[in-house]
Amino acid sequence: MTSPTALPTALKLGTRRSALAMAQSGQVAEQVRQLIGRSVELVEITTYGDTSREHLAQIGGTGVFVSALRDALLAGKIDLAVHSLKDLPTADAEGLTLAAIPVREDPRDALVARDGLSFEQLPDGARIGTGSPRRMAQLNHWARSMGRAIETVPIRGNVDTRIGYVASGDLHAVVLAAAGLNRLGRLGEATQLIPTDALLPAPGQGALAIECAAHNVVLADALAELDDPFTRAAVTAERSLLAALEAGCSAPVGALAEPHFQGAAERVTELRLRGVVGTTDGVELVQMSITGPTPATRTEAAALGRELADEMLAKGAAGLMGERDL
Ligand SMILES: NCc1[nH]cc(CCC(=O)O)c1CC(=O)O
Repeated sequence: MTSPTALPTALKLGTRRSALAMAQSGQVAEQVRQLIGRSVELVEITTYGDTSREHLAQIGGTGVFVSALRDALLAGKIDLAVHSLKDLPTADAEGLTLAAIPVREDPRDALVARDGLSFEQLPDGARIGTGSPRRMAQLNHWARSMGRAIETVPIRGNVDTRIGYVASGDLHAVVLAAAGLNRLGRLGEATQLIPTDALLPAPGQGALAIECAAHNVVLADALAELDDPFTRAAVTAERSLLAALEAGCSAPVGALAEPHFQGAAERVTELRLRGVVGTTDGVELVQMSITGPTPATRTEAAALGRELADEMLAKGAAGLMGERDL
């Protein structure tokens, strides 16, 4: 008989079936194998977000990709699951633990445009594919700041489908997370890594979350070795900002926390958190930042996010988030 606290000889890692999910689950499976010397088997789970053809904002956004994986964890069908952190609702899931958030990849969004063009080089009126209110708001705002207009076209589908709209000539460009392209070995197809001054990523973008059942303490402790404390602090601040703005993952909220170096000689690092909320037409935008000592605890990181949210709400951020109820 196996003790409830012992690790099984073979671990089941639940994954969505998309190429991106399979790629990132495969990478984490390999890290877990090396870390705890157990075999790790991938178990495919279909989620509503994978089968629905509706736009994310219409099906509610928050959590559509993760609930089936979480159900499988709670039912004991799988031992661990890998999520893109930006797809995870900000509320804790009862009975589950985010055992590790490994080192984050490039959090930026990438442009894949025809003829190798950057955003600034696109023709006036260019058709740009993205279904994300966050990207729409900031890209429209950026275009307006240059005295130009773009047309954002809502698209969904996997990375192949999205890039296909550019190849076929239907769209001038599409915008995708650089981390996703990189995990698929397709970052070379990006024609621009969009500066975060123009386009702040989704909270948690580029980071993965490894989740297991809370009662599985031995596994959670083992997986915690894969956690990166700096990434954990940064994404905790970003997600706390999102939660405090009471916005779901399909709301037009961007956030990024990065190290901030205080003078060349001193080498003291602080954490700088930037946040943005805007109307999808880019006409109104609230963008603010806050800098504080690098948080020593998750509680401190969360406090930084809440503090910035309060300042953004005082500047009228709530009135710009109408899309969250779609
Ligand atoms: N919204 C879907 C989604 N969720 C996670 C990623 C990949 C990037 C990441 O892990 O942050 C993507 C694709 C995209 O936004 O281009």
